[in-house]
Amino acid sequence: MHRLQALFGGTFDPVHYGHLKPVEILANQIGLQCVTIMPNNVPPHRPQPDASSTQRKHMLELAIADKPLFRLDERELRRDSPSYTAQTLQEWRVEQGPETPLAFIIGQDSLLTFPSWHQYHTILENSHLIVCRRPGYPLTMREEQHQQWLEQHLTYQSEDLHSLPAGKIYLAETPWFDISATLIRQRLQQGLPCDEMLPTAVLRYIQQQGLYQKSDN
Ligand SMILES: Nc1ncnc2c1ncn2[C@@H]1O[C@H](COP(=O)(O)OP(=O)(O)OP(=O)(O)O)[C@@H](O)[C@H]1O
Ligand SMILES: O=C(O)c1ccc[n+]([C@@H]2O[C@H](COP(=O)([O-])O)[C@@H](O)[C@H]2O)c1
Repeated sequence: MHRLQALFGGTFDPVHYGHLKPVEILANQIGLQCVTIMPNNVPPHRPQPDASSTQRKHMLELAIADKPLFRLDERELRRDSPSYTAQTLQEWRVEQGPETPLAFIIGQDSLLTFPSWHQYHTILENSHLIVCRRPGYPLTMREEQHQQWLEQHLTYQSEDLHSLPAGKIYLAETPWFDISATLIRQRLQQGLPCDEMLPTAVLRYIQQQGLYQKSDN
């Protein structure tokens, strides 16, 4: 039997505990031995991040240095075109072969926008979606047709993620972490502490690099 491979994509500007903790808990809950973190280079759906790709990658390296669960994948950083998940998962599927179970991990907010993603249908042809809870976002889709699409693919059995190669959406029962990169950037600009929100090594790097600096006004 092929082992379930999980990919966790993001902008990570910067990486924080709202990324790391739900995924660590998820890994325990459903039996993931490794999670591949994949920073994007050109986010398809939002302005270019404040930190450079190199800085975001370095912050991830610092964040996972003492966490053997995670490894880093730089494939999207090597592409200068928009980092479309559909394209990335197509490549990943070719590499892993047709039978290996693959999953893409997202937060609840990403599920809500998912039907607007580039070629979103093909994403489920190549992988499962695992959705971590996030406070402040509903677990139902805004449009009826998208809700129907969600229900067609939902599974409540985590074993499906291991036994099928792709096509299921699993709403994981991970705890809420009320942290966002936007909040961290805002708090740092205002000179407010963020120690509880992200690893110390990442915070130190942010300060060394002068990222997300306090504004003078
Ligand atoms: N607190 C959180 N709980 C659960 N999932 C999260 C949380 N923060 C981010 N995620 C998920 O992690 C992935 C990467 O998120 P991203 O790098 O955009 O972080 P973010 O905090 O949402 O950033 P920003 O505030 O800049 O939009 C997305 O799928 C997102 O839904
Ligand atoms: O492919 C798309 O159209 C697409 C649209 C929105 C988000 N994504 C990917 O979803 C992941 C989470 O996005 P974000 O903005 O919350 O960091 C990240 O890997 C993005 O590149 C992908």
